Amino acid sequence: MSFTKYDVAVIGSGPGGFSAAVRAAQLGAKVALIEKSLIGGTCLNCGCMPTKFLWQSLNAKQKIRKADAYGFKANLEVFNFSDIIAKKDKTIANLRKGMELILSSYGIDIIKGSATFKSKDALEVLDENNKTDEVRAEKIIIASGSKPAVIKGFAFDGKKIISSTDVLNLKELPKTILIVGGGAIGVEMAAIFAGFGSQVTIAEYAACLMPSEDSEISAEINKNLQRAGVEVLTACTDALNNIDKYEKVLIVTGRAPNDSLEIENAGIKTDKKGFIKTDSYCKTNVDNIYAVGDIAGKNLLAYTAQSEGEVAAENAVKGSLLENSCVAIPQVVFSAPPAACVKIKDFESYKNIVYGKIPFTASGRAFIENERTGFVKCAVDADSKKTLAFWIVGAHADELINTAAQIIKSGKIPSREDFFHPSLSESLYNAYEDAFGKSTETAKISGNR
Ligand SMILES: Cc1cc2nc3c(=O)[nH]c(=O)nc-3n(C[C@H](O)[C@H](O)[C@H](O)COP(=O)(O)OP(=O)(O)OC[C@H]3O[C@@H](n4cnc5c(N)ncnc54)[C@H](O)[C@@H]3O)c2cc1C
Ligand SMILES: NC(=O)c1ccc[n+]([C@@H]2O[C@H](COP(=O)([O-])OP(=O)(O)OC[C@H]3O[C@@H](n4cnc5c(N)ncnc54)[C@H](O)[C@@H]3O)[C@@H](O)[C@H]2O)c1
Repeated sequence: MSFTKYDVAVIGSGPGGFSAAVRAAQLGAKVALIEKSLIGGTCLNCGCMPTKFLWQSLNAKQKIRKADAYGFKANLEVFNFSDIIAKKDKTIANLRKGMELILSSYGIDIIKGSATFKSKDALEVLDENNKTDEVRAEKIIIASGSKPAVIKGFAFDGKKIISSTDVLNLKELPKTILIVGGGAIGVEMAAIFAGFGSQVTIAEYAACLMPSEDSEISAEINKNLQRAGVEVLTACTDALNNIDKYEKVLIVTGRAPNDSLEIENAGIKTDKKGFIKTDSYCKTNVDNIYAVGDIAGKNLLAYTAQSEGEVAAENAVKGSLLENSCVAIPQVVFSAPPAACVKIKDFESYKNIVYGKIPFTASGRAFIENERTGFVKCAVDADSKKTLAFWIVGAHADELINTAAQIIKSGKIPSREDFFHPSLSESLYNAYEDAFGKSTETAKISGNR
């Protein structure tokens, strides 16, 4: 069999593989990007981007409803769910074209097909016509991502029992939907489908939704979902015992590795769940092979996958020892309104912490925007006066959290003139002031600390 030899072969074109391929090409390497499905991976095709399109569509609906507050008479409650899905598909296709353009601008060879390891530097690629090709490379970066985890006895049938991928392609709005799993995907889907008018039940194993979140954030998410008409079942271990009454059952109880790569042929080690073990340089136990993103099982987020992809490419091409170090990773769940948090990496080591909290009802800008739900909470090291964490629920929390992360990372003490007035981000400063009982934005008796 003939083969083509590359400096770097990347498996998977999600955020991890895409950024690894582009960075390796920027550094002068001859790069192959092998993809068995659509360019863009989970993030673009069935994850971050389509969910955020639907969430934005819901925001548009809610904005129309609030138009009256600004003197407009608008009644556009009539919508066709299949039109929303069609517009989502068109937007995703356009974004995909953009990614393909970038890859081709760097002269990256896109090889369509499913890759398996033959040895530590040779891959077999099987295309959709059952034709095989061989790709050899000095360095291989695995970015094969993850897939929805399956609950035994409840395999996805794409009709009634559906995955996060299936739910994004429904052509009709379900009248009733049971969502099993109250993590990031479950909460986002509950907010979206309830907002569009489905009768939603969400069932979570743990004692609260988003169990790994701060308890006040979790409670606020719960409250807002209930306000939107969602039935929330927590500490629920038997959600799947009575599914007859639901039109659709969406199972979103975590992710499993995309592990059909025959990595044993290259001697690559995994953890017990099948995620590939890597060090801080994104390298596997095999010297020329790196693994990034979901398949490495660290954060299961697009931007951390992207960061790992860039680090792996630098190390693979330059032989450098760049570490994938993060000080504070902002995280967002796109509920309605969104909720977000960012915490310094070694938060638990701080012993003398004071907390501040400010509701959005205390923000003039939130008042003008008619978005008064939620709050900003922060944690400050009482000794150094540096901020250690922010939690935000409310409109634009998804953007505010990036500013919050910069405050934490800078290590500087924030001051009033850092924040434009009137802005929602002033609430970050007001929460900080509240940690020391100095917020001038709330009444003395409000007891907001
Ligand atoms: C519903 C949902 C919403 C999400 N929302 C967000 C969000 O808002 N923000 C966020 O940061 N993260 C979000 N995520 C998580 C995010 O999508 C993933 O963390 C991210 O896509 C991981 O990137 P990756 O490059 O590791 O893998 P993926 O994006 O999964 O890409 C892997 C690619 O590898 C390909 N592949 C697999 N095996 C092979 C093989 N053998 N040969 C060739 N190709 C192969 C796959 O076809 C796929 O295209 C969401 C996920 C879901 C499911
Ligand atoms: N906005 C974002 O950044 C975003 C959005 C969606 C997904 N994601 C990423 O995708 C990953 C996967 O999301 P996910 O929601 O599938 O996983 P998750 O780990 O966030 O949540 C799964 C939830 O299901 C619960 N669960 C498990 N088994 C159950 C059962 N039998 N019955 C009821 N509940 C059960 C768990 O306790 C957990 O709370 C996330 O970890 C996140 O990193 C990110």
